[in-house]
Amino acid sequence: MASTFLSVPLHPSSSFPLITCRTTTTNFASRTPREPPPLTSVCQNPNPGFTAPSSLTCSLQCPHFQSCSGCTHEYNLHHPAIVDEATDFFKTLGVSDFTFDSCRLWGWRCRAKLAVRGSSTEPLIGLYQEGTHNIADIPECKAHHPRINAAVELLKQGISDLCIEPYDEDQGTGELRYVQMAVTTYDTSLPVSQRYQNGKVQVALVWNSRNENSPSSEKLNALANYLWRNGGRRTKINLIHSVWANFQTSTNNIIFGNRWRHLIGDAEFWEHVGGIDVSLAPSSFGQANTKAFDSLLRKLQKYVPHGASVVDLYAGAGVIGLSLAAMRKCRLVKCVEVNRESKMSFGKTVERLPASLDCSISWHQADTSVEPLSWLVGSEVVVVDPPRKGLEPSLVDALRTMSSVELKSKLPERGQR
Ligand SMILES: C[S@@+](CC[C@H](N)C(=O)[O-])C[C@H]1O[C@@H](n2cnc3c(N)ncnc32)[C@H](O)[C@@H]1O
Repeated sequence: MASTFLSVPLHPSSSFPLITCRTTTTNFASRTPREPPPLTSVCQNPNPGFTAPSSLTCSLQCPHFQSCSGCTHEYNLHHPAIVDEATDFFKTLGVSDFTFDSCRLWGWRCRAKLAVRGSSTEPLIGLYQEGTHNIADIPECKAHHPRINAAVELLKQGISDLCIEPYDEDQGTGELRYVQMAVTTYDTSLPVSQRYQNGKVQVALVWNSRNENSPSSEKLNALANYLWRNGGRRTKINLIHSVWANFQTSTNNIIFGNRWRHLIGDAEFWEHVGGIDVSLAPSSFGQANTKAFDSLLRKLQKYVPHGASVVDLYAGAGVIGLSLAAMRKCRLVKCVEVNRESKMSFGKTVERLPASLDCSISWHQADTSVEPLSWLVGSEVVVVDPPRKGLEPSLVDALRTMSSVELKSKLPERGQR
């Protein structure tokens, strides 16, 4: 996961600070699925007498590290070298309280998009090897929430039992192209201490057909039913939250097509981060590291003055903006996002905000790089959380034009936060 937030109290004719936080590290028997191993985290001992972990105790110890492109750090997960670089960088901008919270070092990834290749008898589910189109099968991924690995194992079993053909990129043939697994850790029927480890997985199957009326749809439904029968609500493992289908026939690298169908299980998927309940449809962007995102949001909230007027650019389903709206009692929150699929989740999240909240909240489907100044005008705080490619030059220019000076004088003092 890479998250870049910029929280800028704006002031005409001044230069703005960039606050960047990046958090990475990165046999089902068909009818008796195996419980995933317990989550451990030897580097996160909160006891006061705790001695600093060595780089070896904080090593990834993942059998897939060499072949899989997912993680870039093997050692010193609790303190990657880039943290010092980032700390120094922010000092040069006058930001002296940059902190790094690694949160979980293993089992942190609650959302994964994985390619499905190989054959029905030997399916491979994982990520591309660096610079190739070969798939690294990663059944023991240490970054994944263990329930994702368990769901992948069940899916493989289903592929084999039902003779589902994984996608063949060269030929454009096969049925199952990708799978997105998203874990919700918010189950209020469980004590708080048990919720994370017992997360449930929303499975989105990317199917190689135009829609649900294609001849292969019977197999798609059979696979969804298989996952539900062997991992759904009524099973002991209670692993699968729901199953969705996405239909994609394009030969480009875009994972999802435009057509989505809910197949089985709960249609609504809720998580609790930044102090609010958030709804996330599989078609909307969701942060991969739920715990780190929560911690980041709580930190971000302290930088935003009460009653502020906020614009959240690259907003997805508006989680950052809405969390600020609720926790900082903002006067106005505008969320700007290009993917129209995110709007529905935004709407559901808004419905669960406190009724007493006196905030003008809106969501706009727009490309932030087109006339970006129009979004910035009237906002005291700008939040940006762009995709990995970063901010478009037109937005950078607009931010420079609008820029603020006195970050320090605008930000509340530590004790006041
Ligand atoms: C890293 S995600 C952040 C989403 C959201 N802030 C969150 O935390 O859930 C980046 C988002 O930017 C959106 N996006 C990408 N390019 C965009 C653009 N030019 N204008 C507006 N949104 C864009 C993507 O669809 C995606 O939802």
